[in-house]
Amino acid sequence: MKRCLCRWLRACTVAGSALLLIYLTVLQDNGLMAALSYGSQPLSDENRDSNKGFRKLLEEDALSSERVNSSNLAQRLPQCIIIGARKSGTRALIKFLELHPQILSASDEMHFFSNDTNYKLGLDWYRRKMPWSRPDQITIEKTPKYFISEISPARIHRMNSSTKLVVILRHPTTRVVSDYTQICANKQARNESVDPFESLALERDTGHVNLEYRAIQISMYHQHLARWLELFPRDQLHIVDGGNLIVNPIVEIAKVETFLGLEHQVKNESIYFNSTRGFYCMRAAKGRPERCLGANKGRKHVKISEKMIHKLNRFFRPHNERLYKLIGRRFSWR
Ligand SMILES: Nc1ncnc2c1ncn2[C@@H]1O[C@H](COP(=O)(O)OS(=O)(=O)O)[C@@H](OP(=O)(O)O)[C@H]1O
Repeated sequence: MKRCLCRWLRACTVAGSALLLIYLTVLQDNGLMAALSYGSQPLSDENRDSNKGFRKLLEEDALSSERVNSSNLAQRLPQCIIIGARKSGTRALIKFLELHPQILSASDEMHFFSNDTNYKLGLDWYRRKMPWSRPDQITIEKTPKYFISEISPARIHRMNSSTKLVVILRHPTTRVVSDYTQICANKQARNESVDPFESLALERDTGHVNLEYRAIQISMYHQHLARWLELFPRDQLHIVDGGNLIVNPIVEIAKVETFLGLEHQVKNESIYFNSTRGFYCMRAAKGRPERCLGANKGRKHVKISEKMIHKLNRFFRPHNERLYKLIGRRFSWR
């Protein structure tokens, strides 16, 4: 009886090993082994792109590793991402949206899709940075760097091609000055010298607008948006008017609520105009103190000459026209 059991166990082990071998060979043929090794040994972008099976699996893997806790909450990949643009009101936008009971946001800018080191940590790492949410809630992340990052559109599309995108745009010249003001403030805090605006914004030899200056590049909105619209349909991208968000936040938030398919729950009563700050702030509510954005938002802009401002406005005009054509909508930027 004992000998019989031993023989039976040995036969099972041999058969099991053979089956495992066949299974692994099939997986390898289908390119799925690559996917299984994801996380421990990240693949290069090239390999990922050449492996269609991997893409699909990456999505499925991401969905299947959603772990629901005992209160029926899970950390979900964002269904909506605020992709930028830097210094256009991205922080105010996400903070106002958080007033909606069905919207939750990651606590920080994740720089996941735009930063190779972070991206290699994998979708599960990214998911674990997300807040715990109910199935009826929407998770949002904002990283303004995504807007100008060449690789981010493809990576977000690969995560989930139905991700909703929100971009907030502000008058391009005002955005450049805000950007410069921020760089100056950061440099001054580190006791570093600051280059005069003109020396950055204009070419030294010709006096033309300097296309190499990053702040100028960011404000040529159509160039960046074109990349996103190559992959995402126009109706999956909502554009917030950054100028209007400052003066009419509820109007802009209501449009985002509609875009996300949510009821309008962020109301005038939730915010108030703080005349000391010169901006709208959030009223205290259940479990949440009254709150304005930090002092690094709404800084007094560095004074730039009228002549320089006119030159920049003139420079951006044709770029704005290209933007309007691309998005099928105009802004009243002069
Ligand atoms: N309610 C409220 N409170 C404070 N600030 C507000 C608000 N609404 C919009 N803004 C504008 O947001 C600008 C900063 O944009 P971002 O948050 O995108 O900046 S960042 O890229 O994340 O650093 C910031 O730009 P600057 O005024 O140039 O500092 C603000 O004008």
